[in-house]
Amino acid sequence: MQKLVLIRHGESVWNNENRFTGWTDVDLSHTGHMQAINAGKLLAKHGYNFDVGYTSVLKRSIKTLHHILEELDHLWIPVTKSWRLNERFYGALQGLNKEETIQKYGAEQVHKWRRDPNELPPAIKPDDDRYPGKDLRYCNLTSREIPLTENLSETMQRVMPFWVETIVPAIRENRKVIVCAHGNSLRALLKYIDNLSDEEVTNLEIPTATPWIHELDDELNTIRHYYLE
Ligand SMILES: O=C(O)[C@@H](CO)OP(=O)(O)O
Repeated sequence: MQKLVLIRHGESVWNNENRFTGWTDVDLSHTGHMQAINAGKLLAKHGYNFDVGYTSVLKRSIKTLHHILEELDHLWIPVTKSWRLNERFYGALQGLNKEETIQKYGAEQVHKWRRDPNELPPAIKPDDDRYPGKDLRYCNLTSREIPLTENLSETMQRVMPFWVETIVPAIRENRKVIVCAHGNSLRALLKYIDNLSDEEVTNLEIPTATPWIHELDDELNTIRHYYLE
């Protein structure tokens, strides 16, 4: 039996301001930093340690993982950062306040944009300042890989290769793995590895900075999962 630890980043400044974030590289709020430190302390208390860590290329996740590894005195382990673990790209919604968007478009439409795995938020155009192609960290992506908007199914398509080609081989080599990512990239990952239905994934809400333990059998099927307390 292997234990895989998944964790969403701590509260970000835009989580706190209730704004759509996506690939915007927003920092952790003060609360977010404290949540991440506490998550590290909790993992330490339960005797967890890791051989390898994976995170996105967004600072709220990178810093959350850093805090956790610092609390475990494990800053030395290899950490791989990949755009494939980024939050879902929220298109033209990025930066907007969620409550104001509800007032403008209605609660039903906004709920669909947020949680229907097949609903696409409005897209940006490549000349938009939010276009990731203008950001150095994505310079090795093909134009097809750079999103203008994304639904959860598309997020799953880009998270999946990272799971299959990078994380699974590490688990098969018996390495102890922690993945620190985002609400929707983790939902996408879980949809794939636990074969969740659209309805199940729609109802799955992942709290910030709460270690989520997945016990896996030899075939990497989930035997059980639970949040660490
Ligand atoms: O804004 C975002 O990028 C995400 C996560 O904070 O929000 P939502 O819960 O709407 O998917």
